[in-house]
Amino acid sequence: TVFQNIGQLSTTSFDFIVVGGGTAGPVVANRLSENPNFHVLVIEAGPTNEGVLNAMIPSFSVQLQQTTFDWNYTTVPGIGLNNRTLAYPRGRILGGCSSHNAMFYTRGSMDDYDRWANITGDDGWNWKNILPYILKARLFIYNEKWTPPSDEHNTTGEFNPVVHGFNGLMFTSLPGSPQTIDNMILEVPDQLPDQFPFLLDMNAGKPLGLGWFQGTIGNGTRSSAATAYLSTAFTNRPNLHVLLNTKVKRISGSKIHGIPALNNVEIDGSQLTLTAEKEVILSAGPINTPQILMNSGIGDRNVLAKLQIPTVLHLPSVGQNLTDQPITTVLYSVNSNKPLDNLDTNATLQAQALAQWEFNRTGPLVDPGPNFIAWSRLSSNSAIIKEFGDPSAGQNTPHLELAPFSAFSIASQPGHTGGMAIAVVTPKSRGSVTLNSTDPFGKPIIDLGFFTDEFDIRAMIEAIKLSQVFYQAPVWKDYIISQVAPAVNATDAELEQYIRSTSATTLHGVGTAAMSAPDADYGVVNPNLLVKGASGLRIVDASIMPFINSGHPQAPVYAIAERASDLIKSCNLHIDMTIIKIQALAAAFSNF
Ligand SMILES: Cc1cc2nc3c(=O)[nH]c(=O)nc-3n(C[C@H](O)[C@H](O)[C@H](O)COP(=O)(O)OP(=O)(O)OC[C@H]3O[C@@H](n4cnc5c(N)ncnc54)[C@H](O)[C@@H]3O)c2cc1C
Repeated sequence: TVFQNIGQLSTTSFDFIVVGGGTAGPVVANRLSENPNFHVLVIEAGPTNEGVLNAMIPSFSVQLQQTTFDWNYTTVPGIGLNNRTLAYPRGRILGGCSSHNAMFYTRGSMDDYDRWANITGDDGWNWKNILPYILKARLFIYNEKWTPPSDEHNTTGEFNPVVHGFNGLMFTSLPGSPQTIDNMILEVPDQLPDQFPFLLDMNAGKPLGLGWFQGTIGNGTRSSAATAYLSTAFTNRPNLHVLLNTKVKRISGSKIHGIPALNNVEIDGSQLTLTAEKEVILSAGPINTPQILMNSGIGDRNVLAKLQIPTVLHLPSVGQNLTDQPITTVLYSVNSNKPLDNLDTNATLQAQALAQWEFNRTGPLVDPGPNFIAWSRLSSNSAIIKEFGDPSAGQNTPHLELAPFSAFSIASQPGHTGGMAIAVVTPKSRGSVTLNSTDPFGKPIIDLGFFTDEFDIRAMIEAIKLSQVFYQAPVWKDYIISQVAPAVNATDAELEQYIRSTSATTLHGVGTAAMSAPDADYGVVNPNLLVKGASGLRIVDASIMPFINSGHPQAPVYAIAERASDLIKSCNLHIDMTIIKIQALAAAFSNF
């Protein structure tokens, strides 16, 4: 059942309460409610995703930013960004960021997951063991449903079916609309095989090279955690309840044998406290999860004391380790005579594209951006790795991401602009999320820490140089007119200034409630994602990643949520069995 406000609930007690109906939350709620004995409530601050056109049409997703579907956060001025602030959108809608993100579907490298396993001491997080949660092998438990692209073109040679799931819930696909530079891009691996070898599938664990984009898209439409895991087929389950438009203030509970048992959920603007008989699962995302933890007195006691929040649990790692990937662009004036490259400025073309999408879910609106991505690794012998060390998780892991985009037009300028978005996907810089005030919904202080580590600047300079190599391939000879930004012969010092003054965020924040080994003296959750030093509270979302994956984070978030659901189910099955055994024993003794 879907409820629009808390007044519609007929009970305040559930087995599980999932806080945040974003990306991870719906997965957990869906999987737990597969057991009809579990009564599950999901609480989401935002409204439904249903009927929100901008959340359906892939190329319209940016239009959800800075609207009521967004938490509308802003970062603090970054010292590594020439003191610039950046908008930091977060989805405030059922499906969370999965309802308004750019739909890139990239798992990262196998090393990324193996590193999680190594540092937590839990092999369940390694690539071999996490992959079944993504693509196949377990009865009813997997994420991915690979689908043909919306134009149904022949996709042979564009992906590797062996590494995809075909029966999960989340649609994924290749681009469904050709772009004007596709054929030129496909020449690059032949012309520059050393720097840009062709990569058949960037989701096979070794993402190095240039390959076709994959997105969380099916039938030309966004597939989100809401559409995949909380569709009516699931919310019709009598034991699955979704409460919309409701903000959680804090998690509370009393101490049992000195350990906080955190089973109560306090709601904004309501006297009611909701109770989870088994567990609260916090899935409010990498910004709001640490905010709710700190509101609840879980965090660094010194920081909490300054805000006069009584400490319930001293966990200094809460809100620390914020890891995100910086992005900038390299722009060219390009030679384009293709009508499609005028889509940004031509209202007639836009109306035609929308009509086509509405008619049969095809056309230029079915894809969010680039049709290809190139992933590159800095050489182990490079000066930068020698000087700063290698922050990547291993040899299969890229440091840099380069996404060439089609030409576009700008109303105020003649001609067309093209180029590349480039990102450092293994950043060394770390930031933090802290509270601004005791107002539970005051905007948190988000410090991305971008470019506070020299490695990241140097890596981004390498990314710019690599993008220039890309466009020196002979295939671009008649296409590239001139490099617009940064200046073509810029020195490294000038490139550094360009990077600091133009870089934005990929909005890939993770790590603010990181998991660590059970005996580690840092971290927020243990490898089972239970909050250290508490009972009844688990965290399942992007904040638990100890290191960012060398790709975009939603694919691992889905995998984390699938595995977490399995962990919760098996743990509570065990508890159920223990209770049953105790009851059976009690019954047996009562017969004597
Ligand atoms: C604009 C944008 C584009 C992106 N593009 C991509 C991409 O192309 N590919 C990719 O892999 N990743 C992308 N990302 C990142 C990715 O979407 C996120 O890392 C991932 O979805 C995070 O999932 P989550 O479950 O941790 O959090 P979220 O999806 O943010 O879910 C948290 C949910 O909790 C709710 N919530 C928060 N606080 C409260 C409260 N107090 N009470 C009740 N509910 C609350 C929120 O409203 C939200 O629905 C993008 C992110 C953004 C913002």
